[in-house]
Parts: sequence; C-alpha cells; structure tokens
Amino acid sequence: MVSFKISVPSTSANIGPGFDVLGLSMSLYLELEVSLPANADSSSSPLEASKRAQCSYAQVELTYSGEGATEAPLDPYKNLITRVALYVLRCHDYTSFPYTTTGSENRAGEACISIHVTNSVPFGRGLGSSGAAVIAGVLLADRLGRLGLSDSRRLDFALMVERHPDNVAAALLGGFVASYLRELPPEDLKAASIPLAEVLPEYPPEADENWGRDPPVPPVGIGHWVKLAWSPKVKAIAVIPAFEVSTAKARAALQPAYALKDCVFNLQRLAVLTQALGQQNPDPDLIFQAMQDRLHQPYRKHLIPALPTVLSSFSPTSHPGLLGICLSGAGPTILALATQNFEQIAQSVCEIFQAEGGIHCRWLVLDATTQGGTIEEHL
Ligand SMILES: Nc1ncnc2c1ncn2[C@@H]1O[C@H](COP(=O)(O)OP(=O)(O)O)[C@@H](O)[C@H]1O
Ligand SMILES: N[C@@H](CCOP(=O)(O)O)C(=O)O
Repeated sequence: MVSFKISVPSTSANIGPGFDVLGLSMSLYLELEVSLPANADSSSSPLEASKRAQCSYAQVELTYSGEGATEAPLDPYKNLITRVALYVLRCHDYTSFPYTTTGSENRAGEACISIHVTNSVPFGRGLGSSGAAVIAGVLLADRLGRLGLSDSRRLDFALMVERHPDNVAAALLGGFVASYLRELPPEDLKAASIPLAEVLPEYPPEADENWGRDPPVPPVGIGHWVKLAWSPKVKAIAVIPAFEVSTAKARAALQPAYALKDCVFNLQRLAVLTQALGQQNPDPDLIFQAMQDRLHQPYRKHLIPALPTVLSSFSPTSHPGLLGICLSGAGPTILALATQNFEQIAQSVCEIFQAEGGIHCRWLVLDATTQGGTIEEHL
C-alpha cells in the first residue's frame, strides 16, 4: 500500500475590518489519510500511467470521524472534498480518480482508494470548514493526479468553488494572509463566474445536465496574496456557540452598497491592523479599535443573538490581556485575540450567550499556524 496524509488548518476570516481580505490559519485541522495499492500509484511518468486505468466512483471508500461525521456525505460525487478533487482532475483530462495498474484490472467492488477523514473543524461556525474541505480536495487531486500545481494555481481552483479568497488563501498558504482577487478581463470573468452547480456537478452523472460538459477551467492568477507578520504572543480564542450559520445565508444579509464613511472607517483600521498584529509587543488599545468593523458585523447581528452585547461588553481594560474581539468569518463563532487571561475571556463570552439566548458555547485557545495545507507521504 501507498499512503499519504493531507492536513489543512482551520481559518478565521475577516478579523474585524478585513471583510473578504484577511484570513488567519489556526491549530485545528481537517486531516485526510489516503491509501491506495502500491501498483496504483506511479511515481514515474505518473500522468500518462494514471490515465491508463481509472478508479470508478464506487471504488473510492470514504469514511469520516470527528466533526461532521454524521452529516458529511460518503458518496464521492456528493462530498465536498471529493467533488472538488474530481473537478480539478477533470480539468486535467481525468474522467475519474486515477488508478494505475501494472497489469490486472481492478476487481469490481474493490476499494482502490480509501480516504479516511478526521475532522476537527466544526461545520457552519465561521472557522473555515468549507475552505479547508476545498483546499483538501485540491491537494488530493494534485497528489493523486501528480499534477504538480503551484500554490497560485491551487488557489485558482479553490476560488472557482469558494469565491471569497480569505479562508482558502490562509488554509492553503498558512499564517496571517491578506489577499485580493484580480480584476479579470471579460472572457476570464465569464469563466470564473460560472455557477457552482456547473463547476461541481452532482450525482448521478447521467442525471446531471452539467456532467458531460467540459469543466470550467479557472483563469490563471485569480487570487493574489501577501503573508503578514503575526506576533507569537497573540493567541486566538474561538468561542463556538452550539448552532450553525451558513456562510451563504450570512453573505445574503450584507448590503449591496455602503456609505463612503463606513468604507473609510474599515480601510483605516484594516491598514493599521495588518501591521499592529505583527509587532513584538502588540498594543491592546491600538488593536482593539483597529478590530472594529462597519461592513459585515452590523448586518449579521440578527443571525447571532448575543453578538451586539459581546461586541460592546469587552475592552482591554475590562479584560486585561484582550487585544480585540470580532465575529470569526461569517459567524457564529466569536474570535478574541489575546495575550493572557484566555479562560476568563472565553468564559465571559460564554456567559453572554447563555444569558441572552440560553445558548451553550465551547471554547478553544488556538495558535496561529505558519503552515497551510500539507501533503505528507508515509514511507
Ligand atoms: N470536511 C468536510 N467534508 C465535507 N463537507 C464539508 C466539510 N467541511 C465543510 N463542509 C461543507 O461545508 C458546509 C459549511 O460551510 P460554510 O457554511 O461555508 O461554513 P464554514 O464557516 O464552516 O466554512 C458544511 O455544512 C458542509 O456541507
Ligand atoms: N469573508 C467571508 C468569510 C466567511 O468565512 P466562514 O469561515 O464563515 O466560511 C464572509 O465573511 O462571508
């Protein structure tokens, strides 16, 4: 058997004013253990060899443990990770998962690729579970198809699925990442705006009108990024309420247009924040103000009952060690950045959720990771 492990970190997007710009990778992971028969994995001239025989979908065995284990589909046509992998493979002329044999055909029903997912990133909480799944799918395809994709090309594929760059850029590259989407020429814009159903057709293929079509290949260089410094003194407290908010629903709550003063409010803070969190001795007063936001949090308050109270009840004075507090991604998780008193800060947030809606929370103290998604071969 040949086996390898794919590991992708969770992410917190926005960090206050950086809506669709900032992402931070954190020490909570989505992991895939992938194994396949040794003769199925060609390390020499892989592309041609792999194309000789391919794995039928029934021969991909998908199992799950951890977060989402009871809800994640195990059908590789339906599961987000394998659907993304299939999309990337299809863009490289594979009609299915690659499976090379040195002679004999696969026996019917035999699992040729087995993928066990161990997931610690809760679904729909604003910790980038879907971004991690998308990056895991891109890495899976890259490794199985021996595609040799650059980070930039990997990001292009991820952006065809998750169309805001903050989570996927941080999950792929690791660290505190700022990113933007290049303004595309009209022909590329058309390719990059294809509905998700056409990018990721669903099961069964014969019933999906998009399946037989050529998959939309991403334009080159959609996403651009820079890694920002992150002070090792700063930890991320994630307070995770016991309910989900889908990112799609939270994005639908946003405004189609904003007042100039609100845009300037965010831009001023964003510029300061990108530097302030990397300073050796982070300045709580500077950072606390720099983590305020007027573009997304005000419009998502109705989706997260305790949010207004949480945002107005904390300061570095009331909670020493606190640097700033905000919604993590599209919520409902609350992200508090702090240098000390982690438990006290987390408990205070939990108490507000309990008092305002009877909502139970759990909390984690996470480190910022420097590494993004990785593929580790087991020798
Ligand atoms: N590991 C995974 N495997 C399969 N599907 C996943 C995985 N992680 C996330 N998803 C899909 O993404 C959805 C959550 O995405 P989203 O609403 O964007 O929230 P989040 O803030 O967690 O990214 C889940 O309900 C599930 O459909
Ligand atoms: N910028 C996006 C980030 C969504 O992050 P998620 O972790 O909630 O998927 C947004 O705020 O919509």
